[in-house]
Amino acid sequence: MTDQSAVGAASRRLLPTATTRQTWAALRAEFARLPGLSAAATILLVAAAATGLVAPWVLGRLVDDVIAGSDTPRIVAWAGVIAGAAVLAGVLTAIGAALTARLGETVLARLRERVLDRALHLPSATLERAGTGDLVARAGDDVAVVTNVIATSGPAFLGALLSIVLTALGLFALDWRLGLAGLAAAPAYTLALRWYLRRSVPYYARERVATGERTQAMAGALRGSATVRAYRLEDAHVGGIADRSVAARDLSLEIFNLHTRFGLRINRSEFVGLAAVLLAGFLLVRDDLATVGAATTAALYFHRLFNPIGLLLLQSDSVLQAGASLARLVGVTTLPAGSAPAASPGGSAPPGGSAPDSSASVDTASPDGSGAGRPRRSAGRAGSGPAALEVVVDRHRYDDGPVVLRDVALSLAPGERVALVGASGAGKSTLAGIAAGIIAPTRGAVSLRGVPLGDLDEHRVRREIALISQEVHVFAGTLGDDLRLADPEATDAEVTAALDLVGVTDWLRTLPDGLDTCVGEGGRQLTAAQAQQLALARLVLADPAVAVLDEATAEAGSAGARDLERAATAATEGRTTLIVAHRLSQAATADRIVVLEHGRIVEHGTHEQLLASGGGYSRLWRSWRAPVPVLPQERAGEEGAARRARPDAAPDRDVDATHAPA
Ligand SMILES: Nc1ncnc2c1ncn2[C@@H]1O[C@H](COP(=O)(O)OP(=O)(O)OP(=O)(O)O)[C@@H](O)[C@H]1O
Repeated sequence: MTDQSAVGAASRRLLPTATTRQTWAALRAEFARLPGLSAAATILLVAAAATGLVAPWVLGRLVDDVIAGSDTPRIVAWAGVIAGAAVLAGVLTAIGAALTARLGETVLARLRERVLDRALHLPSATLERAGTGDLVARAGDDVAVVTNVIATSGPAFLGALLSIVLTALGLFALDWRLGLAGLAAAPAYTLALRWYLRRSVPYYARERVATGERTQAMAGALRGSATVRAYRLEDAHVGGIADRSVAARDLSLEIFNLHTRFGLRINRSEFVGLAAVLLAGFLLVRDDLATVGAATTAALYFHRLFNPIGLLLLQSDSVLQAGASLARLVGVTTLPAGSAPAASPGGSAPPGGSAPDSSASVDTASPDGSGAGRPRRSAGRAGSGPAALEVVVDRHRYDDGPVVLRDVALSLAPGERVALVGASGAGKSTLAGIAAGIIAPTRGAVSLRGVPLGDLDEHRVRREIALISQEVHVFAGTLGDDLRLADPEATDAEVTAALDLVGVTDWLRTLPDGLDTCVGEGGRQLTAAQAQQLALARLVLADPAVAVLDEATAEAGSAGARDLERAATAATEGRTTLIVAHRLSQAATADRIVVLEHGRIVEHGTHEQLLASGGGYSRLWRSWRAPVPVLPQERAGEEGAARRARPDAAPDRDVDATHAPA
């Protein structure tokens, strides 16, 4: 048996965040895919920043010329150069900013596509473990943060950075002593930035909490408006919202105040730098080491730094936040592409070994049923031949938690229907997930017709084994499209036949546009039971050899549950089926029942065998069949009386039988 701890460890990790190096590498790779646009944007931004240096330099020359008594045409010519350079710098900056924004948006769009692509191909277990919330936050919030920076301040930020670098170079090129004087401002700027970042980060965190609380209070009051009115709680709720609004507003004011104080510190740094440049200029001019024009250019160069440095500092926190969000996005793309959990046969707990349910050969004859009307698979019934599905779990635990499955060996014959029964937390869903290949057992193996799932590619596994869980998603679109997710080639007749098989025909007739009716978000809302029926119809269309149904009939009242049970039976007819039976009526009709207790198989056999053995299952069955206590409101209803009188009344009970004490 293959030790799957490596796979398990990978699947237990939360979605990773990329390192700085990985983030830069990913960005470089994306920019490299757009060489023309990247080069054009870079050249234009550098040209714009360089053109911006022309005016101060010309002004310095102009000062020297005026002192030297140059003629008017020369001075007018210099003025013309200044005007021309200003216009050119403006044009280059505008085009450069537009190209940079386009470049940034394109890179981000591609990154987002890669994130989604990787997310959709992640091993299901990784997603299950990390939770979709983390992924949605990355594809939503993190993308929004990065987009905001790219769209609003990204080009200006880059332009400012280039301006600072080129201006500093220009200052040193003019006179290295003037350049050094300008550097005198660096410690003051650094201190100002440290002061700001130490305060701004917690402030922003508090602001997010405060605005979140305000939104929560408002949404809560609106959602519960009927209750609020019924108990005359309007004033209390309005007061609560007002308090939270005041808290959020106060924090926003404090942040504004923080910005103002930061601005003062930036001004102080500017003063230090400019004073140092002017003083150095004065000394150099006095000692004839530089011209007045050069000192003027140096002062103007330094003054030119005010805006870009201020912008860089004030945007630093949002750029840092964007960097963190970017690392989270890149983190998803670094995950390995999806694969089915590795598994291999043999090893320490071979099927047929000493594990409790190693003998899958409690092969009872399947219930009769022609399967007539079922549009597709007509696989053989339970019987001899290689096991369709073999699940061996030495042990399984989530993260470092307790062992939740131990020494489980389960073998399903082709076409056999096996029901999993057990108290809440016994490990049914975990075993179902492992059997379906979406959870890699910590130590164990799953094989499909003797072939380890790890040796099959993910698509093959998904085609052969289908899992229906309680949480069924109905995608926005037409009903037909939603069903064709399982089989894009399916004709209308096949889709209708699948719906017919799971008993949706009556409901379908009531829909104004039939299969073209829009369902899901923005369309017709379906009940949980209807969504389950659609999932079962999709199962029919997908036509897998093995079906794993986890709580697929749990989402309905008594009558709905029986309909779903019938639908599930029809949809899985002829398929090898593992079903987590929430209602014992479902277990009773299975070919074989496996009872789990504290992660171990404690009983298995047919319904009759288990009843005859007098074990936990029979106790569970008896308590489930026990007469329903008469409720006052039921006493009045004829239907309730009739149900109690009928011998088969019990299976109608809307009782989560498997959650009853065993
Ligand atoms: N993703 C998870 N992370 C950590 N522990 C988990 C996770 N899923 C299940 N467990 C734990 O594993 C044990 C078995 O849970 P499982 O859901 O498989 O039982 P179950 O028999 O299906 O229960 P129920 O009928 O209530 O769904 C429980 O103790 C549960 O808390």
